Amino acid sequence: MELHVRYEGDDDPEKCSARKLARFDLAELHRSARETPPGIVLNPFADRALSPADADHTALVALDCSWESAEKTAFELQGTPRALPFLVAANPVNYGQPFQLNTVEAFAGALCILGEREHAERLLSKFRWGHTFLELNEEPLARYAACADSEAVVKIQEEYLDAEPEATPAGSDPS
Ligand SMILES: C[S@@+](CC[C@H](N)C(=O)[O-])C[C@H]1O[C@@H](n2cnc3c(N)ncnc32)[C@H](O)[C@@H]1O
Repeated sequence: MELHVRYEGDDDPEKCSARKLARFDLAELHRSARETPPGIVLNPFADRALSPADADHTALVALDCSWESAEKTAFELQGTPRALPFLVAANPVNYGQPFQLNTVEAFAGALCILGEREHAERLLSKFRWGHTFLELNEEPLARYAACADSEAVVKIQEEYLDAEPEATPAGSDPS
């Protein structure tokens, strides 16, 4: 699976996981939406959750920007938008937060759901806390990866949301 990043560059470059992936040739950064190739666009506002039914795609695309600038319109990139289901961040900035993953966590979670766990482990091995992401999310990732489609993923996600009522999928309307 190819990994592409629409790189906004408004977040702390020292902590930026996308820049680190690019340094190791594990992802390609693109400075504009036009230059970013199409693929599954990892978009927290998407109506549909990622599932193994999406595994026929050949590229994943993330938007690396600060969460402050991660508005709906910023995700208008070529391709197929998909939200990640309930997963918990392990990175030091957002540790323990559901849904607010950083770029490497979003790629790794997506790859696990799409059946490419080794690729996910390769990415996370570059981060001190990387293995913790897989440990924290081991059960949901295994269950999502065994689903047939997006509806089944969302059904499983509901179990985790019921156990953690404060957690709402990014972009969902709380009213
Ligand atoms: C907002 S950026 C923050 C990146 C951070 N600066 C870093 O160093 O990695 C994280 C990106 O990961 C993807 N992502 C994170 N959580 C997601 C979710 N719940 N659903 C879909 N994509 C998600 C999106 O592409 C999002 O824009």
